[in-house]
Amino acid sequence: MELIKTFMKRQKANMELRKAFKNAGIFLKYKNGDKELKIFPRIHQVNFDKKAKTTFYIFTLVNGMDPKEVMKKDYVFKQHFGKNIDLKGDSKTFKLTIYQTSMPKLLPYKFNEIKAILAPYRLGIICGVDRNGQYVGFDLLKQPHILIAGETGSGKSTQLRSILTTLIKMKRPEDLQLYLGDCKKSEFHIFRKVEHVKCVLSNPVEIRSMLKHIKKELDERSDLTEAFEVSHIDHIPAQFKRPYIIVCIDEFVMLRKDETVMDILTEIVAIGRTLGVFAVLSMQRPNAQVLDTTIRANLTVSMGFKLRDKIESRIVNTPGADEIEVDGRFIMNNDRLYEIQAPLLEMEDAKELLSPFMVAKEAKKVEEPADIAPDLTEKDVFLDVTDET
Ligand SMILES: Nc1ncnc2c1ncn2[C@@H]1O[C@H](COP(=O)(O)OP(=O)(O)OP(=O)(O)O)[C@@H](O)[C@H]1O
Repeated sequence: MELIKTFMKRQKANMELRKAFKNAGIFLKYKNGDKELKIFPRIHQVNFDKKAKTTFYIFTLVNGMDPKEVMKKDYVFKQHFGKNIDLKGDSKTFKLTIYQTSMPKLLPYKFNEIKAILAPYRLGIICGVDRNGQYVGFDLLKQPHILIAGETGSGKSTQLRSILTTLIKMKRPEDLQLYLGDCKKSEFHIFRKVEHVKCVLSNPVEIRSMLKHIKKELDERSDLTEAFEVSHIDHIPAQFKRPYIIVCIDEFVMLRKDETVMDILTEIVAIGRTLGVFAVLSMQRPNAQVLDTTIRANLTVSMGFKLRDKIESRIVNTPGADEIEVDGRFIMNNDRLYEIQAPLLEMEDAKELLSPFMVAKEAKKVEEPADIAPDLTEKDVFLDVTDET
């Protein structure tokens, strides 16, 4: 009985795909007497993965069919099978995966669930839930440095808020220090009094001083690893132990004209991993000139929230981010591509979660170097930048 049911299901799925081929015009015609017949791609496999809640097809094109046409017509597959599909292929063989669970449009932030997911990691970063309804997280020690991009209102700040709140709740202040640069002066104030947070700065001159301090720290850590002949800062003797450092800068393009800042950021992403120093950078308008190739190559994880167009999606390495329609939805690239719904952690809820970590702090005074840079606006920053095509 079960066999017959599966057979019927497979037949139905075959017919569905043929219908999609027909509507997409993916077939060859030939005449047999008076009759005009259609030849469709050959469907080799239809599999149902109950656990992953997916159906996938393997099909091959017959000679004479243009593979580019198949990729171009992926919208027809979406019309047939819903938006949650994935089509991959080469010159002849294609795999079409259909995800049956649609992702939640809203994923409330639940610390206890997230904690369990991140427990195996030394520096766990929460991302959200994928198309299969599974949480996705990763270890910043293994995949260092993150780029978060997305147009205004797409969910970047919310994602930063949940990543930082989670880190604070999972790590002790002696194991993790956070240095926060808030060029838009809008978001990070809720972290100001948290024990792990060394500073929250929005003035470009202060951010530069902070990065110079980090540069000194990088040099000292390099000396330590060299002196103890170890390949990672975690392996130096306990009495010299250094905490992990995360430098997080919201809208870092505002600082792009400051060479010192950009040089230090480049150094952090180039050598920070083994020294336990990491960068999380966010930006609204990805631009190839701002994301100089060295920085881009070393940001091993990209999160592309809703982006303006395909060019921006390409710069961030998150294809499809320009098609996103849901708040808090993003494409993540960390060697693999995922579509993910980020948890929604509202500001007030974050404050409550952070309250046990609040300590009295003196307002931080950062010594200003003699060359005081004026506050930059986004307009100033982009004046000389042209979009990459
Ligand atoms: N993960 C999420 N799930 C559901 N809704 C979200 C999520 N993240 C953000 N939103 C909604 O989108 C709004 C804007 O989010 P957020 O402030 O994070 O965007 P942003 O990209 O940082 O914008 P800006 O660059 O202007 O600061 C939020 O107020 C919330 O209503």
